[in-house]
Amino acid sequence: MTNYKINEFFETIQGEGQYTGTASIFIRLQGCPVGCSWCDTKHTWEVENDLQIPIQQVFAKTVETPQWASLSANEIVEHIKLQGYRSKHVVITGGEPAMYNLIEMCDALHAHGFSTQIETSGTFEIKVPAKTWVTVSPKINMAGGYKVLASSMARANEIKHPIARQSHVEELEELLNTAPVSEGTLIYLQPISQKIPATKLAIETCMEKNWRLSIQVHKYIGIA
Ligand SMILES: C[S@@+](CC[C@H](N)C(=O)[O-])C[C@H]1O[C@@H](n2cnc3c(N)ncnc32)[C@H](O)[C@@H]1O
Ligand SMILES: Nc1nc2[nH]cc(C(=O)O)c2c(=O)[nH]1
Ligand code: SF4
Ligand SMILES: [Mg+2]
Repeated sequence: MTNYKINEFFETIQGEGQYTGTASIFIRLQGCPVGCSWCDTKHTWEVENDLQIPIQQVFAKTVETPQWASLSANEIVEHIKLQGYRSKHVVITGGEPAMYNLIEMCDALHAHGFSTQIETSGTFEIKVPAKTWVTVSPKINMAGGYKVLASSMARANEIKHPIARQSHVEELEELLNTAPVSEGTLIYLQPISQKIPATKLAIETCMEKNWRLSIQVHKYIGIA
């Protein structure tokens, strides 16, 4: 049985990528070694054993903390019911969720009528059922030294690449040449941290290449 270390568990509107606008339950798993300098969830990076808390305290969080609770797949489903969430779509993020085998969690959610999606950097082998929507946000030359796997690029239903500079666009193009995506995979550019030059670059590049724009809608409207 897999135990999942959960940093956050909440219901909101998916603010990124193809599912933008979809009412969703978010499960944010603890742990990520990739080390993106601009990461907006740095509190999830380290897994410290003495920071384990009961799941009720995860639901009660009002600020971001590195504390986490451990739940099995069946307990995750139970807690979704107990919370009275009404969303039918579950987004598994982190941290880096692909560090975990996600098959049990996704199977349990599917068995209870939920659709699933993962947000991943693609640096670990992706272990999810065939019907899970996979968002790969490739990270190139980050501090942790991890590389995007060709198998992650091939599995992706959408690529969502964070950019701030022209060199980030070129890095994505090079990656797409060496590690191709499957037919029909959507390509999104996401401006890093809502910066105006990054947003302008993303808009212009999407128009030029027929790619899609993903802005972090939740940050503009002030929701989680
Ligand atoms: C926090 S990450 C967690 C999941 C996984 N580790 C990953 O990187 O995909 C979720 C999404 O937020 C994006 N992201 C993180 N920090 C960001 C920032 N400052 N600006 C724009 N996107 C950001 C990531 O690229 C990824 O698409
Ligand atoms: N509303 C909302 N949408 C999101 N899409 C991806 C997120 C993430 O942190 O993975 C995220 C998030 O943190 N909040
Ligand atoms: S891979 Fe994701 S969680 Fe990890 S540092 Fe980068 S953006 Fe943050
Ligand atoms: Mg986020």
